[in-house]
Amino acid sequence: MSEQDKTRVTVLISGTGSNLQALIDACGSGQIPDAAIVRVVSDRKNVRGLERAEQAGIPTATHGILPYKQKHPHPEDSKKMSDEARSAYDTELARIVLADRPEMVVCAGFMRILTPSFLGPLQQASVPIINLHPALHGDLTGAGCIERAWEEYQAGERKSSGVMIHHVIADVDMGEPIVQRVVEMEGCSTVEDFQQRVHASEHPLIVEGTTVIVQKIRASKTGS
Ligand SMILES: Nc1nc2c(c(=O)[nH]1)N[C@@H](CN(C=O)c1ccc(C(=O)N[C@@H](CCC(=O)O)C(=O)O)cc1)CN2
Ligand SMILES: NCC(=O)N[C@@H]1O[C@H](COP(=O)([O-])[O-])[C@@H](O)[C@H]1O
Repeated sequence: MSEQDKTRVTVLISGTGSNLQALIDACGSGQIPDAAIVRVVSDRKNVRGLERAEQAGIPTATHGILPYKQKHPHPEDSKKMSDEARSAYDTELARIVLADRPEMVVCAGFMRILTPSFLGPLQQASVPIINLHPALHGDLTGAGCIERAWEEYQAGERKSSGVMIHHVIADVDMGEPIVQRVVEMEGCSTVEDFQQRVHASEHPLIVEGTTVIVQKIRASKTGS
């Protein structure tokens, strides 16, 4: 199949990109059938994930938040993004992403809350967005879930957590799950042990979840 006939995937990252690498490898090997990553977009520059994309010959873009925080300062806390800054940032992010005509977007460690200024244009273009989250649906949400799960394990309040791939909606980490897996915590001595277990589950799961959506897109295109 020629590159232009493959399902076009854009990946959003913020850091190391080990999950991005799993997607790059799976698209390259055909484990994710007939799909190609058309661009990797990071909200942070000089991150390892951008190097991984460049090494794979995948176009990249860096879309930083600083100009938006400077132009639309938060009224109380300069460290936070104002609503205006978030909206302007997301409007431009949508333009950058849609310029490549992706058929789906994968958030692979993308550490920004996406507002309707991004979600709206993507929905209008019928481009589904999925996200990798290091917790089970309806359990922990937001940033820092691995650490919070560990604290609760230490307090005897839980024996397991999990990882899920889910649809992205405005309500953070509450979108319909596509695939999820329990990660047992028994036997972990440190949060690093647990973090390694989580990461070991994430890489096959993000490939599995992306494959589900790629196959749905292809089925809708072929009417099968
Ligand atoms: N509208 C949605 N946006 C995002 C979702 C989602 O389900 N709906 N998933 C997240 C990914 N994510 C957890 O999986 C997540 C990432 C980041 C944050 C967060 O609080 N970010 C802070 C900034 C943190 C930083 O600068 O380091 C923020 O945006 O203010 C929450 C959840 C992707 N987005
Ligand atoms: N709430 C989102 C979140 O916490 N995502 C986490 O970001 C990491 C990205 O790693 P990577 O850059 O090596 O793929 C992953 O561990 C993922 O669980």
